[in-house]
Amino acid sequence: MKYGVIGAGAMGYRYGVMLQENAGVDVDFIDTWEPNVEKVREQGGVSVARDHQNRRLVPINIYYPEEYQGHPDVWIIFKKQMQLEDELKRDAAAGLFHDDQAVFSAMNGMGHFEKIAQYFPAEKIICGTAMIATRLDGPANVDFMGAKGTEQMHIAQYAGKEPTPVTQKVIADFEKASLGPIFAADYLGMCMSKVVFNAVVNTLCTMFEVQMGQFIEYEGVPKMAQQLFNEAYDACERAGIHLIETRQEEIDSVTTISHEYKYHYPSMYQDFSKGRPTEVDYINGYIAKIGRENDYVCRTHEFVTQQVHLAELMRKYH
Ligand SMILES: NC(=O)C1=CN([C@@H]2O[C@H](COP(=O)(O)OP(=O)(O)OC[C@H]3O[C@@H](n4cnc5c(N)ncnc54)[C@H](OP(=O)(O)O)[C@@H]3O)[C@@H](O)[C@H]2O)C=CC1
Ligand SMILES: CC(C)(CO)C(=O)C(=O)O
Repeated sequence: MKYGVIGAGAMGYRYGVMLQENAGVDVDFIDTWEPNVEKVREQGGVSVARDHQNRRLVPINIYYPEEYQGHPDVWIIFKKQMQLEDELKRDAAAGLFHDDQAVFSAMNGMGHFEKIAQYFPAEKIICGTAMIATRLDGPANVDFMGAKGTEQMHIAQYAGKEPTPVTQKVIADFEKASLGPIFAADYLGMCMSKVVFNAVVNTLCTMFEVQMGQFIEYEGVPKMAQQLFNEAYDACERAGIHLIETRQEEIDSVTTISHEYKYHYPSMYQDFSKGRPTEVDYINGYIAKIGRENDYVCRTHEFVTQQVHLAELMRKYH
């Protein structure tokens, strides 16, 4: 199958390069960030390292939406939540989307699949979550975090519980690419399991401006995580959402994943440090919203959401 990656940022490059190199499939990249597209063209590809080692140049095909004439079988979308609406509008206006195409996304937070569903039928939408860490250190410059083979992700149908024939092919390609796909029957429980993880790790690392390996040095992290997970699980249970991991599994994974990706600045920090808005409203803010809708106040998530917004505003004094 042929893939088109929309959003040649950290994760877009990660999926596209691993598919191209390990699964041997055709991949085209679409991006709107000019310094990024121009840098790829100037240096002849994207510069890729793993855990700061073995930096090399990987030749890729990259296009602005308006230039693109190709017709991939599956789009892979990795934009930030705040960018998605405008991106989809621009891509649709450029004539990129066709009735026979499927679309996959493993963005963090919640709200993206509803936006994607304005352009694709529900049965063609493939949902994902990625416990895969990638740094975008500059235009056309990425660092894949974690040793080879540590990549883990989940995949589910937006509509229905069984993988469609296209999803089965996507899973096979992702397996060959070493992205570590696991099928989940319920997309909502799958996505919320990742949202609650990000609501701890991304948010706290961002507020203290640290890498995951530095964050996990503090012995109080499991207790802080437990408090945030308990609130999030209580809100989800009231909303009838059944997460695919238990509370204890989530608490334990904060420790194991933070050690595994010790050099990683979570994607929220990558925005924060570049003076961009963060995805906190789609992560902690989304958990708090589910709580309020179900007569349950997630006090810590509401507070933490405000703290991140305060920190965003205070950047102007630093
Ligand atoms: N990075 C990670 O490890 C992980 C990220 N995710 C999720 O995947 C989604 C995509 O994230 P990610 O790949 O990290 O996003 P990136 O920020 O790396 O890339 C997304 C887009 O942001 C713009 N951009 C990025 N950096 C800059 C910059 N310095 N200046 C101007 N524009 C910039 C570009 O688009 P444009 O020109 O349109 O602005 C780019 O295509 C998010 O939902 C994230 O939460 C999920 C798992 C892991
Ligand atoms: C890699 C991981 C899992 C870290 O929380 C992530 O989702 C991110 O950086 O956004």
